[in-house]
Amino acid sequence: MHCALRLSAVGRRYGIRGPWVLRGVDLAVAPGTLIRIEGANGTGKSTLLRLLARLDAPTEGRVTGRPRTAYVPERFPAALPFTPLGYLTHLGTVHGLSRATARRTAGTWLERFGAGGYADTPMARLSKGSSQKVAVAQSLLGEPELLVLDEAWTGLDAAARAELERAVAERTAAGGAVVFVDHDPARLAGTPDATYTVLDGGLKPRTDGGSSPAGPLTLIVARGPAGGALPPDAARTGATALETAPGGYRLTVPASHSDILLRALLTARPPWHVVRVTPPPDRTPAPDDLAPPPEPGSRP
Ligand SMILES: Nc1ncnc2c1ncn2[C@@H]1O[C@H](COP(=O)(O)OP(=O)(O)OP(=O)(O)O)[C@@H](O)[C@H]1O
Repeated sequence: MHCALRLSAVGRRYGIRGPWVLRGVDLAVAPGTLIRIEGANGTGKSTLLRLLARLDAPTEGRVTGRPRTAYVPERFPAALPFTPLGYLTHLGTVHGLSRATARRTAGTWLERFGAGGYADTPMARLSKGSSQKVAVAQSLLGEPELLVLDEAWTGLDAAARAELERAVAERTAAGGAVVFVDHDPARLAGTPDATYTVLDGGLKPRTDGGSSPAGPLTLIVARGPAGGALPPDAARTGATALETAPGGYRLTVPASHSDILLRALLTARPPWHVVRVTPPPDRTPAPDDLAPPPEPGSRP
């Protein structure tokens, strides 16, 4: 497997005689994967994320791979002597964007998170939640290959929380890897490719699919060219894909990711025909929903 980043026999302790926080940790982070890290308070989740973001070095073991990485820390230093727009524009130029493009991209991310109204307010005057919007916007500016989120949803309002879930889905659909910690067990429910619990200094993979069932699923019926394979971004984003006729698919996707999958279908070349979208009621699609799609030309 090609890995964006790999931890091999990694250990970390603070101070020469400090207790080991992590020891013998092996973790491969492949492109396009979403990984959730869980664990009780103080077990070493943030320590692990800082190692993944390469902001900290292991005491022993090796970290290999150098994906372009962005990180949202548990505590964002909000009182920076900038405005959000000025700060993000500056970061955009650090990522190699021209000043004009950096400013436009910064503005777009601030708008997406509902922070456009205070783009020019000094950051020291922003509320905690507003600062957090700047923190998440800064991580997404450079389209990172690895995005590391440490409780990044904390303090965001509902719209911004949903927007961050969408942004995560966009990153993984584009082939980026995302590793996150969040106290809400329903966060991105059903979508992580792997969930690990930090326990006794090690990483224990969860084999029950995570802490929540698949979450509400949207059903999408789509048709592409006969014999055509699903566009890669759509295949990556969908929870299930059933080919019911040549080029005819019934896809299920976590509701938070449905617009990503639709975009992947509609922007494919040639574009796919979306026959039907059934948002989740309060249940996931039943087996009956997975009957063959209508023949071309018949009414959906
Ligand atoms: N810079 C540091 N210096 C000394 N000890 C540290 C440092 N950072 C973390 N620790 C210690 O390492 C242990 C793990 O801390 P860490 O913040 O990684 O855990 P966590 O699982 O993220 O905790 P929480 O859920 O409370 O955020 C704790 O005992 C903590 O006190």
